[in-house]
Amino acid sequence: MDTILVVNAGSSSVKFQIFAVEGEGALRRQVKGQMDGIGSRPRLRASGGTGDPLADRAYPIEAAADVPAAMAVAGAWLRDELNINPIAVGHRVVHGGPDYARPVLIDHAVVTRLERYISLAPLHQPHNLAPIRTLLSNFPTLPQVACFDTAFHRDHDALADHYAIPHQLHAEGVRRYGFHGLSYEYIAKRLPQVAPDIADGRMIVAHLGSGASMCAMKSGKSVESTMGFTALDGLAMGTRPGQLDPGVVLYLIAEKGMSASNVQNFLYRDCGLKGLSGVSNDMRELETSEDPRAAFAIDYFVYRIGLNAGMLAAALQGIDGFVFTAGIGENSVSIRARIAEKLAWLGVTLDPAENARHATRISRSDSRIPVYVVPTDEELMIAQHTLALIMNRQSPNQKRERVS
Ligand SMILES: Nc1ncnc2c1ncn2[C@@H]1O[C@H](COP(=O)(O)OP(=O)(O)O)[C@@H](O)[C@H]1O
Ligand SMILES: CC(=O)OP(=O)(O)O
Ligand SMILES: [Mg+2]
Repeated sequence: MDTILVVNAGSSSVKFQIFAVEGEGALRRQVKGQMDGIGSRPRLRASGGTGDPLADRAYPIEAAADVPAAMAVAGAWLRDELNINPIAVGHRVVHGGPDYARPVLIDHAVVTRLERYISLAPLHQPHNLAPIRTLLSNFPTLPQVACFDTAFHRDHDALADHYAIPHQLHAEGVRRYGFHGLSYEYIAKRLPQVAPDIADGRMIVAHLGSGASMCAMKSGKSVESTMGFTALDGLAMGTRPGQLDPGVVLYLIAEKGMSASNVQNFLYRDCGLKGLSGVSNDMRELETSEDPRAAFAIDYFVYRIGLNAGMLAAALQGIDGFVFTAGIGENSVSIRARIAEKLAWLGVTLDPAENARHATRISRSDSRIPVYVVPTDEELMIAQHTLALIMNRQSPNQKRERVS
Protein backbone atom coordinates (compact mmCIF):
# COMPACT_ATOMS: atom_id res chain seq x y z
CA MET A 1 0.00 0.00 0.00
CA ASP A 2 1.23 3.51 -0.85
CA THR A 3 1.94 5.65 2.18
CA ILE A 4 3.09 9.18 2.93
CA LEU A 5 5.27 9.91 5.95
CA VAL A 6 4.96 13.35 7.56
CA VAL A 7 7.57 14.85 9.88
CA ASN A 8 6.90 17.91 12.04
CA ALA A 9 9.69 19.10 14.33
CA GLY A 10 8.46 21.74 16.80
CA SER A 11 10.41 23.42 19.55
CA SER A 12 9.55 20.87 22.25
CA SER A 13 8.28 17.95 20.20
CA VAL A 14 8.78 15.79 17.14
CA LYS A 15 5.49 14.74 15.60
CA PHE A 16 4.96 12.24 12.81
CA GLN A 17 2.10 10.60 10.97
CA ILE A 18 1.79 7.98 8.28
CA PHE A 19 -1.10 8.17 5.84
CA ALA A 20 -2.23 5.52 3.38
CA VAL A 21 -3.05 6.92 -0.06
CA GLU A 22 -6.33 5.50 -1.25
CA GLY A 23 -8.32 5.89 -4.45
CA GLU A 24 -9.10 9.40 -5.74
CA GLY A 25 -6.50 11.04 -3.56
CA ALA A 26 -8.08 10.10 -0.23
CA LEU A 27 -5.78 9.85 2.78
CA ARG A 28 -6.28 7.41 5.63
CA ARG A 29 -4.33 7.94 8.83
CA GLN A 30 -2.39 4.80 9.77
CA VAL A 31 -0.02 5.98 12.48
CA LYS A 32 0.12 9.13 14.59
CA GLY A 33 2.94 9.67 17.04
CA GLN A 34 4.97 12.20 18.87
CA MET A 35 7.97 12.50 21.06
CA ASP A 36 7.24 15.37 23.42
CA GLY A 37 8.55 16.77 26.69
CA ILE A 38 11.96 17.13 24.99
CA GLY A 39 14.43 18.43 27.55
CA SER A 40 11.94 17.98 30.39
CA ARG A 41 10.00 14.67 30.44
CA PRO A 42 10.63 12.92 27.11
CA ARG A 43 7.92 10.51 26.08
CA LEU A 44 7.22 8.69 22.84
CA ARG A 45 3.59 7.96 22.16
CA ALA A 46 2.10 6.50 19.02
CA SER A 47 -1.24 5.12 18.01
CA GLY A 48 -2.73 3.44 14.96
CA GLY A 49 -5.43 4.72 12.63
CA THR A 50 -8.26 3.88 15.03
CA GLY A 51 -6.44 5.27 18.05
CA ASP A 52 -5.16 1.83 19.09
CA PRO A 53 -1.97 2.27 21.17
CA LEU A 54 1.29 1.32 19.44
CA ALA A 55 3.84 2.80 21.83
CA ASP A 56 4.00 4.71 25.09
CA ARG A 57 7.52 5.01 26.45
CA ALA A 58 9.08 7.46 28.88
CA TYR A 59 12.78 8.27 28.45
CA PRO A 60 15.34 9.76 30.79
CA ILE A 61 15.95 13.42 30.02
CA GLU A 62 19.42 12.64 28.56
CA ALA A 63 17.88 10.32 25.93
CA ALA A 64 16.01 13.25 24.34
CA ALA A 65 17.71 16.34 25.68
CA ASP A 66 17.13 18.19 22.42
CA VAL A 67 15.19 17.92 19.15
CA PRO A 68 17.89 16.04 17.14
CA ALA A 69 18.16 13.39 19.88
CA ALA A 70 14.38 13.05 19.97
CA MET A 71 14.31 12.72 16.18
CA ALA A 72 16.83 9.91 16.38
CA VAL A 73 14.65 8.06 18.91
CA ALA A 74 11.48 8.56 16.86
CA GLY A 75 13.29 7.68 13.60
CA ALA A 76 14.65 4.46 15.06
CA TRP A 77 11.20 3.48 16.25
CA LEU A 78 9.67 4.13 12.82
CA ARG A 79 12.43 2.26 11.04
CA ASP A 80 12.82 -0.72 13.33
CA GLU A 81 9.27 -1.34 14.49
CA LEU A 82 7.16 -0.19 11.56
CA ASN A 83 9.49 -0.97 8.71
CA ILE A 84 7.98 1.81 6.60
CA ASN A 85 8.55 2.39 2.91
CA PRO A 86 6.72 5.61 1.96
CA ILE A 87 6.15 6.88 -1.59
CA ALA A 88 6.82 10.44 -0.41
CA VAL A 89 7.78 12.36 2.71
CA GLY A 90 6.20 15.68 3.70
CA HIS A 91 8.07 18.01 6.01
CA ARG A 92 7.07 21.00 8.05
CA VAL A 93 9.62 23.72 7.36
CA VAL A 94 9.10 26.68 9.63
CA HIS A 95 10.63 29.48 7.55
CA GLY A 96 10.00 29.85 3.82
CA GLY A 97 11.25 33.44 3.69
CA PRO A 98 10.04 35.63 0.82
CA ASP A 99 10.72 32.85 -1.71
CA TYR A 100 8.03 30.32 -0.87
CA ALA A 101 4.35 31.11 -0.68
CA ARG A 102 3.27 27.50 -1.17
CA PRO A 103 4.63 23.98 -0.67
CA VAL A 104 7.46 22.87 -2.92
CA LEU A 105 9.05 19.65 -4.12
CA ILE A 106 12.51 19.47 -2.59
CA ASP A 107 15.80 19.22 -4.44
CA HIS A 108 19.31 20.31 -3.51
CA ALA A 109 18.67 23.87 -4.73
CA VAL A 110 15.61 24.18 -2.48
CA VAL A 111 17.61 22.95 0.50
CA THR A 112 20.31 25.52 -0.22
CA ARG A 113 17.71 28.32 -0.33
CA LEU A 114 16.10 27.15 2.90
CA GLU A 115 19.45 27.06 4.65
CA ARG A 116 19.45 30.86 4.38
CA TYR A 117 16.73 31.00 6.99
CA ILE A 118 18.46 28.91 9.63
CA SER A 119 19.44 32.03 11.55
CA LEU A 120 15.85 33.27 11.38
CA ALA A 121 14.45 30.08 12.93
CA PRO A 122 17.27 28.46 14.88
CA LEU A 123 14.97 26.30 17.03
CA HIS A 124 13.30 24.78 13.99
CA GLN A 125 14.93 25.23 10.60
CA PRO A 126 18.05 23.12 11.30
CA HIS A 127 15.87 20.27 12.59
CA ASN A 128 13.46 20.62 9.66
CA LEU A 129 16.34 20.43 7.16
CA ALA A 130 18.38 17.66 8.80
CA PRO A 131 16.03 14.76 7.92
CA ILE A 132 15.47 16.28 4.46
CA ARG A 133 19.22 16.20 3.78
CA THR A 134 19.59 12.67 5.13
CA LEU A 135 16.75 11.34 2.97
CA LEU A 136 17.95 13.27 -0.06
CA SER A 137 21.34 11.65 0.13
CA ASN A 138 20.15 8.14 1.10
CA PHE A 139 17.07 8.00 -1.16
CA PRO A 140 17.63 10.57 -3.92
CA THR A 141 14.57 9.50 -5.91
CA LEU A 142 12.15 9.61 -2.95
CA PRO A 143 9.91 12.68 -3.45
CA GLN A 144 10.07 15.08 -0.52
CA VAL A 145 7.86 18.12 -0.05
CA ALA A 146 8.50 21.17 2.14
CA CYS A 147 5.41 22.83 3.64
CA PHE A 148 5.96 26.20 5.26
CA ASP A 149 4.64 27.79 8.44
CA THR A 150 4.96 31.15 6.74
CA ALA A 151 2.95 30.37 3.57
CA PHE A 152 -0.57 30.85 5.01
CA HIS A 153 0.25 34.45 5.97
CA ARG A 154 1.70 35.54 2.66
CA ASP A 155 -1.41 37.38 1.48
CA HIS A 156 -1.29 39.95 4.28
CA ASP A 157 -1.78 43.58 3.36
CA ALA A 158 1.47 45.48 2.93
CA LEU A 159 0.65 47.43 6.09
CA ALA A 160 0.54 44.24 8.15
CA ASP A 161 3.76 42.94 6.62
CA HIS A 162 6.00 45.97 7.12
CA TYR A 163 8.10 47.20 9.97
CA ALA A 164 8.63 50.94 10.16
CA ILE A 165 12.12 50.66 8.77
CA PRO A 166 13.49 51.76 5.38
CA HIS A 167 11.87 49.94 2.44
CA GLN A 168 15.17 48.52 1.30
CA LEU A 169 15.21 46.14 4.28
CA HIS A 170 11.68 44.98 3.50
CA ALA A 171 12.72 44.35 -0.10
CA GLU A 172 15.51 42.10 1.09
CA GLY A 173 13.13 40.12 3.26
CA VAL A 174 13.02 41.88 6.62
CA ARG A 175 9.27 41.74 7.03
CA ARG A 176 6.55 40.24 9.19
CA TYR A 177 5.97 36.67 8.03
CA GLY A 178 3.92 35.00 10.76
CA PHE A 179 4.22 31.29 11.63
CA HIS A 180 2.11 28.25 12.63
CA GLY A 181 0.49 28.67 9.20
CA LEU A 182 -0.09 24.95 8.65
CA SER A 183 -2.01 24.83 11.89
CA TYR A 184 -4.08 27.89 10.97
CA GLU A 185 -4.70 26.52 7.48
CA TYR A 186 -6.05 23.32 9.03
CA ILE A 187 -8.29 25.28 11.43
CA ALA A 188 -9.55 27.39 8.51
CA LYS A 189 -10.50 24.19 6.70
CA ARG A 190 -12.27 22.79 9.78
CA LEU A 191 -14.25 25.93 10.64
CA PRO A 192 -17.03 25.39 8.10
CA GLN A 193 -17.79 22.08 9.87
CA VAL A 194 -17.24 23.30 13.44
CA ALA A 195 -18.84 26.73 13.20
CA PRO A 196 -20.65 27.04 9.85
CA ASP A 197 -22.43 30.30 10.76
CA ILE A 198 -19.25 32.24 11.39
CA ALA A 199 -16.52 30.35 9.47
CA ASP A 200 -16.63 33.09 6.88
CA GLY A 201 -16.43 35.79 9.55
CA ARG A 202 -13.77 37.37 11.75
CA MET A 203 -11.99 34.82 13.90
CA ILE A 204 -9.08 34.91 16.31
CA VAL A 205 -7.28 31.57 16.44
CA ALA A 206 -4.91 31.02 19.37
CA HIS A 207 -2.25 28.39 18.66
CA LEU A 208 -0.89 27.88 22.17
CA GLY A 209 1.85 25.27 22.25
CA SER A 210 5.51 25.41 23.12
CA GLY A 211 5.68 28.10 20.46
CA ALA A 212 2.57 30.27 20.66
CA SER A 213 0.93 32.76 18.36
CA MET A 214 -2.47 34.08 17.41
CA CYS A 215 -3.87 34.69 13.96
CA ALA A 216 -6.59 37.10 12.92
CA MET A 217 -8.60 35.39 10.17
CA LYS A 218 -11.20 36.85 7.88
CA SER A 219 -13.13 34.46 5.64
CA GLY A 220 -10.61 31.73 6.42
CA LYS A 221 -7.62 33.85 5.37
CA SER A 222 -4.91 35.24 7.60
CA VAL A 223 -4.92 39.02 7.87
CA GLU A 224 -2.65 39.50 10.87
CA SER A 225 -0.40 37.44 13.16
CA THR A 226 1.26 38.09 16.48
CA MET A 227 4.50 36.65 15.07
CA GLY A 228 6.74 38.57 12.69
CA PHE A 229 10.15 38.26 11.05
CA THR A 230 10.93 35.35 13.34
CA ALA A 231 9.01 33.13 15.74
CA LEU A 232 10.32 35.21 18.66
CA ASP A 233 7.63 37.88 18.46
CA GLY A 234 4.20 38.15 20.01
CA LEU A 235 3.12 35.95 22.91
CA ALA A 236 5.37 34.59 25.64
CA MET A 237 6.34 31.00 24.81
CA GLY A 238 8.07 28.02 26.41
CA THR A 239 11.54 29.50 26.08
CA ARG A 240 10.98 32.66 23.96
CA PRO A 241 10.01 36.04 25.39
CA GLY A 242 7.50 37.16 22.79
CA GLN A 243 7.23 40.88 22.16
CA LEU A 244 10.30 42.67 23.46
CA ASP A 245 11.53 46.23 23.09
CA PRO A 246 14.57 46.00 20.76
CA GLY A 247 16.22 48.28 23.32
CA VAL A 248 16.56 45.21 25.54
CA VAL A 249 18.69 43.56 22.85
CA LEU A 250 20.85 46.68 22.57
CA TYR A 251 21.25 46.67 26.35
CA LEU A 252 22.36 43.01 26.33
CA ILE A 253 24.99 43.83 23.72
CA ALA A 254 26.19 47.20 24.98
CA GLU A 255 25.96 46.70 28.74
CA LYS A 256 26.30 42.94 29.14
CA GLY A 257 28.84 42.42 26.38
CA MET A 258 26.80 39.63 24.81
CA SER A 259 27.72 38.43 21.31
CA ALA A 260 25.14 37.83 18.57
CA SER A 261 25.13 34.10 19.27
CA ASN A 262 24.82 34.67 23.05
CA VAL A 263 21.80 36.89 22.42
CA GLN A 264 20.32 34.36 20.01
CA ASN A 265 20.65 31.54 22.51
CA PHE A 266 19.28 33.69 25.30
CA LEU A 267 16.20 34.80 23.34
CA TYR A 268 15.37 31.38 21.91
CA ARG A 269 16.23 29.17 24.85
CA ASP A 270 16.30 30.99 28.19
CA CYS A 271 13.33 33.33 28.19
CA GLY A 272 9.55 32.90 28.10
CA LEU A 273 7.91 30.60 30.66
CA LYS A 274 11.27 29.03 31.47
CA GLY A 275 13.04 32.33 32.09
CA LEU A 276 10.18 33.86 34.04
CA SER A 277 9.48 30.84 36.24
CA GLY A 278 12.97 29.43 36.68
CA VAL A 279 11.03 26.13 36.91
CA SER A 280 10.25 24.82 33.42
CA ASN A 281 9.27 25.68 29.86
CA ASP A 282 6.54 23.03 30.07
CA MET A 283 3.10 24.36 30.96
CA ARG A 284 2.12 21.07 32.64
CA GLU A 285 4.98 21.48 35.10
CA LEU A 286 4.14 25.12 35.77
CA GLU A 287 0.51 24.26 36.46
CA THR A 288 1.49 21.76 39.14
CA SER A 289 4.35 23.80 40.63
CA GLU A 290 3.99 25.52 44.01
CA ASP A 291 6.65 28.06 43.09
CA PRO A 292 5.17 31.60 42.99
CA ARG A 293 7.35 32.37 39.96
CA ALA A 294 5.57 29.57 38.06
CA ALA A 295 2.26 31.23 38.90
CA PHE A 296 3.68 34.57 37.74
CA ALA A 297 4.81 33.04 34.44
CA ILE A 298 1.30 31.69 33.82
CA ASP A 299 -0.23 35.06 34.76
CA TYR A 300 2.09 36.73 32.26
CA PHE A 301 1.25 34.22 29.50
CA VAL A 302 -2.48 34.81 30.00
CA TYR A 303 -2.13 38.60 30.31
CA ARG A 304 -0.21 38.95 27.06
CA ILE A 305 -2.73 36.76 25.22
CA GLY A 306 -5.46 39.13 26.41
CA LEU A 307 -3.52 42.18 25.19
CA ASN A 308 -2.78 40.60 21.82
CA ALA A 309 -6.40 39.53 21.39
CA GLY A 310 -7.32 43.21 21.69
CA MET A 311 -4.82 44.05 18.96
CA LEU A 312 -6.14 41.35 16.62
CA ALA A 313 -9.74 42.34 17.32
CA ALA A 314 -8.75 45.86 16.22
CA ALA A 315 -7.19 44.46 13.04
CA LEU A 316 -10.47 42.65 12.32
CA GLN A 317 -12.66 45.53 13.55
CA GLY A 318 -14.47 43.15 15.89
CA ILE A 319 -14.64 39.37 16.19
CA ASP A 320 -17.25 36.71 15.51
CA GLY A 321 -15.50 33.78 17.20
CA PHE A 322 -12.41 32.61 19.07
CA VAL A 323 -10.61 29.26 18.69
CA PHE A 324 -8.11 27.52 20.97
CA THR A 325 -5.67 25.00 19.55
CA ALA A 326 -2.24 23.27 20.07
CA GLY A 327 -0.81 21.65 23.21
CA ILE A 328 -1.93 24.21 25.81
CA GLY A 329 -5.00 25.41 23.95
CA GLU A 330 -6.33 21.89 23.44
CA ASN A 331 -5.53 20.56 26.90
CA SER A 332 -5.45 23.16 29.65
CA VAL A 333 -8.92 23.79 31.07
CA SER A 334 -7.65 26.38 33.53
CA ILE A 335 -5.64 28.43 31.04
CA ARG A 336 -8.57 28.51 28.63
CA ALA A 337 -10.79 29.68 31.48
CA ARG A 338 -8.36 32.40 32.48
CA ILE A 339 -7.95 33.64 28.90
CA ALA A 340 -11.73 33.67 28.47
CA GLU A 341 -11.96 36.03 31.47
CA LYS A 342 -9.62 38.41 29.65
CA LEU A 343 -11.94 38.26 26.63
CA ALA A 344 -15.12 39.03 28.60
CA TRP A 345 -15.07 42.65 27.38
CA LEU A 346 -15.21 41.33 23.80
CA GLY A 347 -18.36 39.37 24.63
CA VAL A 348 -17.00 35.96 25.72
CA THR A 349 -18.75 33.97 28.46
CA LEU A 350 -17.32 30.51 29.02
CA ASP A 351 -19.37 27.46 30.00
CA PRO A 352 -17.21 25.90 32.75
CA ALA A 353 -18.72 22.43 32.36
CA GLU A 354 -18.23 22.37 28.59
CA ASN A 355 -14.71 23.71 29.05
CA ALA A 356 -13.94 21.01 31.64
CA ARG A 357 -15.04 18.26 29.29
CA HIS A 358 -13.04 19.74 26.37
CA ALA A 359 -16.18 20.18 24.29
CA THR A 360 -15.83 21.61 20.79
CA ARG A 361 -17.83 24.69 21.80
CA ILE A 362 -16.90 25.82 25.31
CA SER A 363 -18.79 29.12 25.54
CA ARG A 364 -22.30 29.46 26.96
CA SER A 365 -25.13 29.42 24.49
CA ASP A 366 -25.80 33.11 25.30
CA SER A 367 -22.15 34.13 24.86
CA ARG A 368 -22.05 36.94 22.28
CA ILE A 369 -18.77 35.49 20.97
CA PRO A 370 -18.63 31.68 20.65
CA VAL A 371 -15.41 29.99 21.71
CA TYR A 372 -14.19 26.67 20.30
CA VAL A 373 -11.49 24.10 20.94
CA VAL A 374 -10.29 22.60 17.66
CA PRO A 375 -7.41 20.10 17.86
CA THR A 376 -4.96 21.03 15.17
CA ASP A 377 -3.51 18.66 12.57
CA GLU A 378 -0.50 20.18 10.88
CA GLU A 379 0.52 16.72 9.68
CA LEU A 380 -2.73 16.22 7.75
CA MET A 381 -2.22 19.55 5.98
CA ILE A 382 1.32 18.50 5.11
CA ALA A 383 0.14 15.11 3.82
CA GLN A 384 -2.51 16.79 1.65
CA HIS A 385 -0.01 19.24 0.20
CA THR A 386 2.51 16.45 -0.36
CA LEU A 387 0.00 14.28 -2.15
CA ALA A 388 -1.18 17.21 -4.26
CA LEU A 389 2.37 17.99 -5.34
CA ILE A 390 3.36 14.44 -6.13
CA MET A 391 0.17 14.01 -8.14
CA ASN A 392 1.24 17.17 -9.94
CA ARG A 393 -1.85 19.07 -9.00
CA GLN A 394 -2.03 22.81 -8.36
CA SER A 395 -3.95 22.77 -5.13
CA PRO A 396 -5.10 20.14 -2.65
CA ASN A 397 -8.67 21.40 -3.09
CA GLN A 398 -8.88 20.41 -6.71
CA LYS A 399 -9.45 16.75 -5.97
CA ARG A 400 -11.63 15.30 -3.29
CA GLU A 401 -9.65 14.47 -0.19
CA ARG A 402 -10.74 13.05 3.07
CA VAL A 403 -9.14 11.52 6.10
CA SER A 404 -10.58 8.72 8.16
N1 LIG B 1 -2.69 18.59 29.64
C1 LIG B 1 -1.96 19.68 29.45
N2 LIG B 1 -2.11 20.76 30.27
C2 LIG B 1 -1.37 21.87 30.11
N3 LIG B 1 -0.44 22.02 29.14
C3 LIG B 1 -0.27 20.99 28.29
C4 LIG B 1 -1.01 19.78 28.40
N4 LIG B 1 -0.58 18.93 27.41
C5 LIG B 1 0.37 19.60 26.73
N5 LIG B 1 0.56 20.82 27.26
C6 LIG B 1 1.54 21.84 26.88
O1 LIG B 1 1.57 22.06 25.48
C7 LIG B 1 2.89 22.52 25.13
C8 LIG B 1 3.36 21.75 23.91
O2 LIG B 1 2.47 22.00 22.88
P1 LIG B 1 2.76 21.53 21.39
O3 LIG B 1 1.69 22.14 20.54
O4 LIG B 1 2.89 20.07 21.34
O5 LIG B 1 4.14 22.27 21.16
P2 LIG B 1 5.22 22.23 20.01
O6 LIG B 1 4.55 21.69 18.76
O7 LIG B 1 5.58 23.66 19.87
O8 LIG B 1 6.35 21.39 20.48
C9 LIG B 1 3.78 22.31 26.36
O9 LIG B 1 3.94 23.54 27.05
C10 LIG B 1 2.95 21.36 27.20
O10 LIG B 1 3.20 21.53 28.56
C1 LIG C 1 6.94 28.40 14.87
C2 LIG C 1 6.88 27.73 16.20
O1 LIG C 1 7.05 28.38 17.20
O2 LIG C 1 6.62 26.42 16.18
P1 LIG C 1 6.41 25.45 17.44
O3 LIG C 1 5.26 26.00 18.21
O4 LIG C 1 6.08 24.09 16.87
O5 LIG C 1 7.66 25.47 18.24
MG1 LIG D 1 4.06 22.81 17.12
